Amino acid sequence: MLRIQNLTKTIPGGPKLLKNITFDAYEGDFIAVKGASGSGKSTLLKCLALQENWTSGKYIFNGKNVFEGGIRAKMQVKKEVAYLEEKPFLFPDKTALKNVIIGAVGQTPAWRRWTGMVRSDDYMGAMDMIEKRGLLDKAKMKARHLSGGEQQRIAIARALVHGAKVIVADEPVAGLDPHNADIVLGELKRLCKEQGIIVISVLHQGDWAERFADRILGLNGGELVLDVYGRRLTEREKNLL
Ligand SMILES: Nc1ncnc2c1ncn2[C@@H]1O[C@H](COP(=O)(O)OP(=O)(O)OP(=O)(O)O)[C@@H](O)[C@H]1O
Repeated sequence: MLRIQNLTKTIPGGPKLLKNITFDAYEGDFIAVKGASGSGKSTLLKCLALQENWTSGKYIFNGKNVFEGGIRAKMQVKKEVAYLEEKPFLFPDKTALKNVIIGAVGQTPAWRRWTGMVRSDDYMGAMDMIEKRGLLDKAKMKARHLSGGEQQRIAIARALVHGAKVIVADEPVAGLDPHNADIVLGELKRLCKEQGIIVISVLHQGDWAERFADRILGLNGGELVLDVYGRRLTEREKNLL
């Protein structure tokens, strides 16, 4: 469970990118974030994954106050909150399997990523996760030959192998055709329902948010202006974004 209280981010001598953002997320939640370009969506996700510094606010993660828990509490967030980009960074000349095993920045030590050293239980865990994504036949393929949707699903497998309990995803289906977008979002939804993973995803385009998320957060000018559960946005609400 995570609890965000009054998250504010200001660029020194510059603009306020996020203003007093407050919300909770619980196991199994699929939360979509909507808002116009520049409203602060990516900044919010990066703050949740501690890839951006907070100016002020309180972050409770699994009952612990992250900013009062020292380096261990921050490491816990970095390990358990995986950041999924629109175009996931995979090593293009390594196989899908190797990419899953060696992990992503933040979740895995740098030496592990660069040497790609593998233990047999790592291998089994990664193959298992790839199989669950229906990509067993792609495991030995170089990442650069995978389609956009397959790369995204390999990035999801990688996050889970390295201990993700929360996935924050920045427009994860923006570059995909509708069929592949359905597959990726369906998979994220299943992870929420079957494994209690929390997904917080920017889904501003189209009706993805309404179709897949349980809840929609709306940002405007760095402020949380909407928090809507289990229904489509009204026209009035859409106009707030
Ligand atoms: N380091 C920074 N210094 C100054 N301004 C910044 C910085 N990072 C982001 N911004 C500004 O903060 C605002 C919010 O940026 P952010 O990327 O979070 O928006 P967004 O809602 O994700 O936009 P988009 O949908 O276009 O990706 C933008 O106006 C951006 O230019």
